Amino acid sequence: MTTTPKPSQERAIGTVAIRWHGSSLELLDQRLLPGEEHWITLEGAAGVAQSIRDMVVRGAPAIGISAAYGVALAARHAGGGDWKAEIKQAIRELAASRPTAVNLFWALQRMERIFHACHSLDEAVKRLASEARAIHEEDLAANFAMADHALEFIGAEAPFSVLTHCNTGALATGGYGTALGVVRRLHEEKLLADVYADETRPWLQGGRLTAWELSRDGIPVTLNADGAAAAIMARKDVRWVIVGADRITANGDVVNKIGTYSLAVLARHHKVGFMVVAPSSTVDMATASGADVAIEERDGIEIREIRGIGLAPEGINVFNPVFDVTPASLIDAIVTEKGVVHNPNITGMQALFG
Ligand SMILES: CSC[C@H]1O[C@H](OP(=O)(O)O)[C@H](O)[C@@H]1O
Repeated sequence: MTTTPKPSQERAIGTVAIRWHGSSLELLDQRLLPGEEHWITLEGAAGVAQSIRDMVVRGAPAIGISAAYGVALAARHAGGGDWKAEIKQAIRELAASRPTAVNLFWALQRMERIFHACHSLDEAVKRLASEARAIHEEDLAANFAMADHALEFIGAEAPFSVLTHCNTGALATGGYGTALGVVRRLHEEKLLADVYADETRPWLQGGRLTAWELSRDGIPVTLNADGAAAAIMARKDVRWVIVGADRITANGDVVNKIGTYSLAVLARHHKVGFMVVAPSSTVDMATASGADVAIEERDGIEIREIRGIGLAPEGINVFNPVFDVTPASLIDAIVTEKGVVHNPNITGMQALFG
């Protein structure tokens, strides 16, 4: 599958968050955005696993791409003794970094298949680096293809507004975006009136990352509190809610950032379209439904504090799930690089993903 990047894609292409240098990997520390653009240089899988766990790099596709490079680094810096054991340990460490985004496990399985076919350390260094780059480049190409499929599906002839949640742009992918890739193409085709970006508590991926990405690219964006989404759908010309995904199960259920499920309920109530945009590396046909997916829960301090400033009584009990499950019945379209599943259900998912 080859797609020719459009002008906006040329500009947006790029290693916005992930830079591979052969014997090191640079990650933009997304925890410090928008105030500071600081790059972390890593030379081993353990550092990549920690960066994923600490959300230096986040976003399902970006997590998979970074983990793939982490395996390549393990080979590149293997001691030469029991190099196979070192690479197996690296894969285990990376697999334990975060539990929900299936892209992580999909990427590691691809790397493991290459690893098991290698008969020498030299061969492993070369082939694992090549496979990691291929995973990165394929994700970027998938971003472009998804944007094209989405625009064809939406079929708009005049500008309209969208609402999005979390960050699904170049920072979360191979360098262009899933839901934000659609936003970029709409803007390029002069079909975008405004983007309402949920700030997306508690990590504020919307306020800190999406607003940063879109304003940096000259794309209209209006930041809103998560709680304002209903009023926006009631009062503004929002035609579509467009979000990403961390895992899409065989029946079309979508696991995504906490707050996505409530957006889907609101969208259905307000007769606003609800679109999920994700590469096929996010589709998990081996898992029957969203009820079967491990939902990451993170430390309550992320709710109680922001950068050390208390927002709630110290030690207050917190429920901090990072994702929720949106049932397929509330989704109008799942857009992947392989095509669109309209009104998703198990039959539609099997037709496209087998
Ligand atoms: C294209 S990114 C997909 C997905 O990943 C984000 O989660 P996180 O920031 O916790 O890694 C968010 O759920 C996005 O929708």
